[in-house]
Amino acid sequence: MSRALWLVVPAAGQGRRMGADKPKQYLMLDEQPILARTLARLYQAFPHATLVLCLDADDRWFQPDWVPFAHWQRVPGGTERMDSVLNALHAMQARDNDIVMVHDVARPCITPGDLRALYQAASTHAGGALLAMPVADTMKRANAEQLSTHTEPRDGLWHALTPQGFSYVLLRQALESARHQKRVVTDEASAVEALGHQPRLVSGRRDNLKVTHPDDLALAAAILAAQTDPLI
Ligand SMILES: Nc1ccn([C@@H]2O[C@H](COP(=O)(O)OP(=O)(O)OP(=O)(O)O)[C@@H](O)[C@H]2O)c(=O)n1
Ligand SMILES: C[C@](O)(CO)[C@H](O)COP(=O)(O)O
Repeated sequence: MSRALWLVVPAAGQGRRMGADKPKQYLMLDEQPILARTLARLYQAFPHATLVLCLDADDRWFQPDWVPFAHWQRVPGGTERMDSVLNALHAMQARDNDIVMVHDVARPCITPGDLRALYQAASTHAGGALLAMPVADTMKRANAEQLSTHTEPRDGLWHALTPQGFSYVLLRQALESARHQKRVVTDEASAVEALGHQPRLVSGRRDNLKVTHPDDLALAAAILAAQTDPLI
């Protein structure tokens, strides 16, 4: 039986670190809201997928015409990112074996090439997969006074990015287990690792920026302007 592809996009955050007058997913990036840009990139890679969009129940800014997908549904966000994703998993009518890819709305520079690479790994590796990039800098351990106490070995250290993809049944079990144990996880892979699985790290582009702080907006605009190849 073929495995359907579901795209879960957590977009219920408040963007506190951005400090703007609206959640950061509604800030303009090259004349479009970040949310619209991110959905357009996902659609470019997977026009036949079903989208599950997590939005805050009090969201006043969302406009449905920013969604390019034929099949999609809106679900309410939760207190933490993991709660928003769990709401999506509980609302969608997926089969156990279907593939679920979770992608932050705040990562609008994701490329179709990286999306396809992650889908390929998530579909073939039982423990699922995540986009990630090896740590490039020397890593320091700070004390409470922000003094560097020592240098951490960086061998084998990676930054976790999104998307992250898993079978529906594995992801649901992992996040339900984390919630049951009152553990807050900041990405899906953490929950899956806690069940004893080992998601595959797929080396992704370094320009898959998570727009988090005010100066990230200009950075994201510069990245989009530089991504000129139509196949990116
Ligand atoms: N309760 C939450 C919290 C976050 N997110 C989403 O999870 C992604 C990653 O979160 P982050 O970058 O931390 O976004 P915010 O929570 O909006 O930012 P901040 O932590 O600065 O408030 C974002 O796409 C955000 O919209 C969500 O859907 N539900
Ligand atoms: C999932 C994530 O984007 C991986 O880098 C990240 O953990 C979510 O952002 P947060 O700032 O930790 O909420």
